[in-house]
Amino acid sequence: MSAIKVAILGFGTVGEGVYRTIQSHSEELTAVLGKKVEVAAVLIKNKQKERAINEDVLVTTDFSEILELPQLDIVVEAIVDKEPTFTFLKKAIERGCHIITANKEMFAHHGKELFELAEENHVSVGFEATVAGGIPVIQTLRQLLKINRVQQVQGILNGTSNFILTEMRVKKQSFAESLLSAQVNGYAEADPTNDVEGYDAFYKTMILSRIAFGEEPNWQDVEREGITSITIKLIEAAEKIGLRFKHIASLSRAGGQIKASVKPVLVGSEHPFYHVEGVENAVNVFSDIVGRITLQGPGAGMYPTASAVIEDLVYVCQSKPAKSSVTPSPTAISEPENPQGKETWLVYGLAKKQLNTSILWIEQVSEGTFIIQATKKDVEQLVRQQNAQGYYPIVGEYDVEMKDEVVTAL
Ligand SMILES: NC(=O)C1=CN([C@@H]2O[C@H](COP(=O)(O)OP(=O)(O)OC[C@H]3O[C@@H](n4cnc5c(N)ncnc54)[C@H](OP(=O)(O)O)[C@@H]3O)[C@@H](O)[C@H]2O)C=CC1
Ligand SMILES: N[C@@H](CC=O)C(=O)O
Repeated sequence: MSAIKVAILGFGTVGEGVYRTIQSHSEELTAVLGKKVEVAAVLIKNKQKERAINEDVLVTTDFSEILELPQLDIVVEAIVDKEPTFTFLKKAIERGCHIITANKEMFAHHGKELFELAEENHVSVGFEATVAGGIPVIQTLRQLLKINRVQQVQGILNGTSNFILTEMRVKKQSFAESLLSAQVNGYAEADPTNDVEGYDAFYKTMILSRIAFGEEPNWQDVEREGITSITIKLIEAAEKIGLRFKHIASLSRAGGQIKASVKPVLVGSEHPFYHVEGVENAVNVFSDIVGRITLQGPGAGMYPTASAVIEDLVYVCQSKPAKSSVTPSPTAISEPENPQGKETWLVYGLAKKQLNTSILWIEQVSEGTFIIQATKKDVEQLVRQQNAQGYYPIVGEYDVEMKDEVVTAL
């Protein structure tokens, strides 16, 4: 019985997690695949680092040595950046290997080309680990898409941001301290700007869009904002009125156009993401037959991500090479438009309440912080006119009775 030979590119949080899981779950893998899975090679950058890797594994900084191995079936990529990873994976496909990647930045940019090349070379592409860590959202959407028409996808897609927001609220820790904990835990990207400025969630959203709708919005049109403007003071003001900050990615198709945004919003306790805390991610999919489904689980870290990669390993071995990158999505039903376009907002750093017929002043949360109902255009104008600090949308129902109590208490 010949073995399935795997090369792992990168031996950081994810690469090492995959290596360890292949050893720890060797029996299960053999039982499912009918063959033993063996790590033949590991690609690293720094030869000086100590690594717990068996002596019979080729450890190299030269990718061409991996390509020259006599047998190589699967290449798992867990490196950072678009290059040299894209080039490595193209070469691996041309060598006849299935590929699996955890690298969302590279995959958001080059996934389509990799799929096309994989199709030409009759191999498969696994990318479950690129979105929402250990949650099997890609496979779930692929299954759902067979008949259901997906209308909307919303998610907390960055474990680091959700972890930081939770730590700041629960432990009253500063942003910097909370980010450091995320880095120590192996959640953050090598450059955490990607996490806290919303780029990581943006890449994941574009990958999800391809799966859910078969296409992506124009990247320039996507509103992208991170969590760096959220202070402990704001978190506490929101908490007083029963709201929590969540960094939410939204995707929907309306009038044949895909709309997407990745930004911090405020949610109340009735919202499915209110209790998604720490490094957890969640993805909420609304489809025409099944209705609303929420998947929740660990969004980053060594073993959750290794779990996604290992499940992909089984998937690429068992699946017939895909005919196309993603299943073309059946036509999605358009989202009903909000007729007045009014939304609820928390605006902070305002000098005064301003009489304006188009803005509904709901309540004052604390000095300079108000809840209002207005169109996006009106709230932007208000913030500009008063040189206010900023504003966040509040999604879901806002409980008026509870608010009245809060107003009286203030
Ligand atoms: N951490 C997480 O929870 C998750 C991460 N991901 C993604 O997985 C990928 C890896 O992340 P993570 O493990 O956290 O990152 P780390 O920074 O922990 O590890 C990166 C690894 O890549 C190696 N490496 C970097 N550049 C090169 C290169 N040019 N050639 C060869 N090896 C290289 C490093 O080598 P060396 O050890 O020698 O420095 C290191 O082993 C990223 O794309 C990330 O976005 C996806 C889901 C979750
Ligand atoms: N840095 C990412 C890792 C997983 O994708 C995150 O925090 O979500």
